[in-house]
Amino acid sequence: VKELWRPANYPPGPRWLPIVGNTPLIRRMASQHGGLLANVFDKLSESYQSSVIGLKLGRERVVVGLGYAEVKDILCNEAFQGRPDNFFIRLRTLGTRLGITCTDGSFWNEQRSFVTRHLRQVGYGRQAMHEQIQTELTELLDVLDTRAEQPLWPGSILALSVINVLWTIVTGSRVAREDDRLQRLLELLQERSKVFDMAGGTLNQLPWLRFIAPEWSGYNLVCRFNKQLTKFFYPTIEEHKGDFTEDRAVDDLIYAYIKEIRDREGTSNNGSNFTEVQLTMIILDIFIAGGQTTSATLDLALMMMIVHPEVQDKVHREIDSQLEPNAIPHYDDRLKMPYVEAFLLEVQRYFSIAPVNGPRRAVVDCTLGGYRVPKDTTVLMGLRNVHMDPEHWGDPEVFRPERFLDEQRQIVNTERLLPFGQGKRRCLGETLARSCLFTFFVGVMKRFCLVGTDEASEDGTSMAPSLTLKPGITLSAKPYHVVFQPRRNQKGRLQEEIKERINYVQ
Ligand code: HEM
Repeated sequence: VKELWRPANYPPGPRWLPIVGNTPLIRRMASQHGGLLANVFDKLSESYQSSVIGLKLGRERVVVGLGYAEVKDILCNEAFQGRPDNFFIRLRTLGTRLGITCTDGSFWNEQRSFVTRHLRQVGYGRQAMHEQIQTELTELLDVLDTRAEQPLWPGSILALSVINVLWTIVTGSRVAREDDRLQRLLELLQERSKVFDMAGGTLNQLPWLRFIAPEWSGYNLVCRFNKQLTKFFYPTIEEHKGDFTEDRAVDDLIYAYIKEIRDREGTSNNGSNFTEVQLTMIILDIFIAGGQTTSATLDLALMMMIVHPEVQDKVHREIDSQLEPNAIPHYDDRLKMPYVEAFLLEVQRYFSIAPVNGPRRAVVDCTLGGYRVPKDTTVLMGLRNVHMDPEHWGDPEVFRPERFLDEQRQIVNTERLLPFGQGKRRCLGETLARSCLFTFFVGVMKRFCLVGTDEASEDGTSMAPSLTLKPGITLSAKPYHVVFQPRRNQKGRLQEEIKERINYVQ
């Protein structure tokens, strides 16, 4: 009977059943609403007329904040800075609770600070990082040149460029596109997001299923997958250990971490948190959090070029008027390209690829929007609700980059745009992601005109762009086809036009 009690002043929400809680209801609602948890929360918020919803999923209490005030509170209030410690989180990190994304308290604080400090030391957020992204862009353009004039889906091509940027930050050197390690890593990560989607909900809420149905519940798949990923990074870490010298500690994140492990071995500090397993988990966190998110956003930005040709035209005009014909775009160029900046912000608002952010854990008994949130409750926040609030945005369903520009063409109105979260747990890769988005997008648009095509794929599926995204841990565009037309071929007109504009600017 105790299982059925709702804590006093717990946020409103559906009644729950013993053991399974609201899980069957939420699953049923999700399948009725495009598989999206964000849609289920919208419905519940409407039914209970509340921007805070209280649930129980399996045995876990889950509170969801959907209004701007609540989301802000969850993002920034100390009480909500924990991460849940549940079966699934441990399964994700090989039965332990390691890495950055899934840890909290002093362990998280120590490890996150170390990684942030050392990423900066190896060039993160500085000139070196932006230049490395430029190098990657040059390679990307070479690949696109060979595939020009034919329908293709840019998603996987872009993803390799993003993975290589992350690879360089972590391991100190880039790998050639032909090196099949990149492709394998990308496949592993894509596979992983499918596996976790399948298993995530059910296994976490009903962990005992792993004993009864280890294959069906996805448990075996997740275990196999974890082993493969760990095995993947093992040789790189071993290589670094083999040729480690003290002065290499500033070369890349792995050397820096090895130095810290060794320094601590030499002291009386037994039980140090700096271990090789923890290093592997940090690397995993960086690839998992950074790869899919950044390339999915880029993919959507390119898709919007064919959905809104008039926006493409404005983007081209701004690029042509601000960049020399042979220039390779640099992150700093964004300051003179407010329209492109506003466009990228609008892509992030309009699609909210992380529609439900979190999960967080209440580290003490506290309140949210006046309701009680008991200690250790899992707390989620509806970022999409903030990005789609009609009271703030007026016409949130309309794709309109101009909402972020004032009359002087300055960027404005960004305080309720939270694609990277906020507060102490805000995205650790924000600058890297922003630099990739801007540099890759502008580089590609400078060189190509993007044209839609009616052609279906071989099995007859439509390859037209769709504004309905593919559900997943983070959302992404359904594969679509686009033709990259080199701009200089456009009736021989564009180069002339560009020259004229440059003369005009000069
Ligand atoms: C467009 C791309 C990206 C988006 C939309 C995004 C979004 C987010 C969001 C919303 C969070 C906050 C989670 C919370 O509040 O609990 C987060 C955390 C995180 N992000 Fe990103 N991210 C992106 C790219 C990256 C990249 C490139 C990296 C790696 C360099 C990265 C690494 C991380 C890590 C490690 C965390 C966990 C931080 C913590 O728990 O302390 N992200 N990201």
